[in-house]
Amino acid sequence: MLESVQASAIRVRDLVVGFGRQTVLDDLSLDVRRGEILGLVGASGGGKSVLMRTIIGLVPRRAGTIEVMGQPIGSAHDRSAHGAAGTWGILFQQGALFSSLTVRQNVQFPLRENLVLSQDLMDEIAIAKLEMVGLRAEDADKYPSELSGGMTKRVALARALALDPPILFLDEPTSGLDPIAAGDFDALIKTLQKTLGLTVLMVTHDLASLTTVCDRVAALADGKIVAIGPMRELLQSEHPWVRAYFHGKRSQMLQPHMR
Ligand SMILES: Nc1ncnc2c1ncn2[C@@H]1O[C@H](COP(=O)(O)OP(=O)(O)OP(=O)(O)O)[C@@H](O)[C@H]1O
Repeated sequence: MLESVQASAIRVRDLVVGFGRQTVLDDLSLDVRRGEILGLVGASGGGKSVLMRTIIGLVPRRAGTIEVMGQPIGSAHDRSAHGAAGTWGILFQQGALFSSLTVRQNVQFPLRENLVLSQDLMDEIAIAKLEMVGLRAEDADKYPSELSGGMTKRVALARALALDPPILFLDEPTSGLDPIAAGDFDALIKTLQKTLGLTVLMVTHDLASLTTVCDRVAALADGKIVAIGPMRELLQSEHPWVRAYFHGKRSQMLQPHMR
C-alpha cells in the first residue's frame, strides 16, 4: 500500500516516561494510522492514561519522540486540552463537563478559548455539534445535572469536536453506560470516523467496543506495546498478558465465541 495512504496520524518512538523511581513507559513505540480507530488495552495502572497524556504534551518524557500529524510534540506543559489550533479533541474518563455551564456553553468553551467569533456563530456551531452527536437543540439549555450518563458523554464529545480536530482521544468512553447506550455510543464513534475522517485513539476495557468499533487494537504491557493488529490477530497473540486478557475466565464468560 502507498506510504501516503498509511501515513501516521500519531508516531511515537522509543518513549520513556517515569515518575521518581518508577518507569511507566519503557522504550515504547506506536503508530496510529490516519483515519483509523485504534483501541488501547492494558492492565489497570499499566500506563494507558500516561501514554495518552504524554502524546498531548501534558506529561514530560525522559526520552523518545512524538509526532502528531507530522508535527513534533514538545515535552512542555503548555498545551491546552484541545491541542494547538484544534489538532485534537479529548474525552476524558469522567466526561468532566463544567457543572455551572449549560450544555451550549460547555460546547462553546473551546471556541471561546481559541477563537474570536460572534455569539450567533457560536450558537450555530454549538447546535450543529450537538446534532452531530445525536442530541437535540432543546438539550442546549440544560445543565449537566439534568443529563443522563449517555447524554453527558455525548455533550463531552460535542465539546471535543468543537474545533473540528482531525484526531480524537477517548479515555474509556463507554464506562458507566448500560450496554444499549454503550452500543449506541460506539455506533456514533464509527459514524464520525466515516463521515469526518477522524483518527481515534481510544482506551477501553469494553470487549464489545474492541470487537465492533476498533480497526486495530494495541496491547500495553511492561511499559511497551506488546501486540498490535486487528482484533482477530490479538486473539491469536502468544504474549502471556494478552492471552490472559482475552482468554481469561472473565473474557470467556462474556464472549464465549472468542475462544
Ligand atoms: N502524575 C503522576 N505522578 C506520579 N505517578 C503517576 C502520575 N500519573 C500516573 N502515575 C502512575 O503511573 C502508572 C500508570 O498510570 P495510568 O493512569 O496511566 O494507568 P492506566 O493504565 O490508565 O490505568 P487504569 O486502567 O486503571 O485507568 C500508575 O502507577 C500511576 O500511579
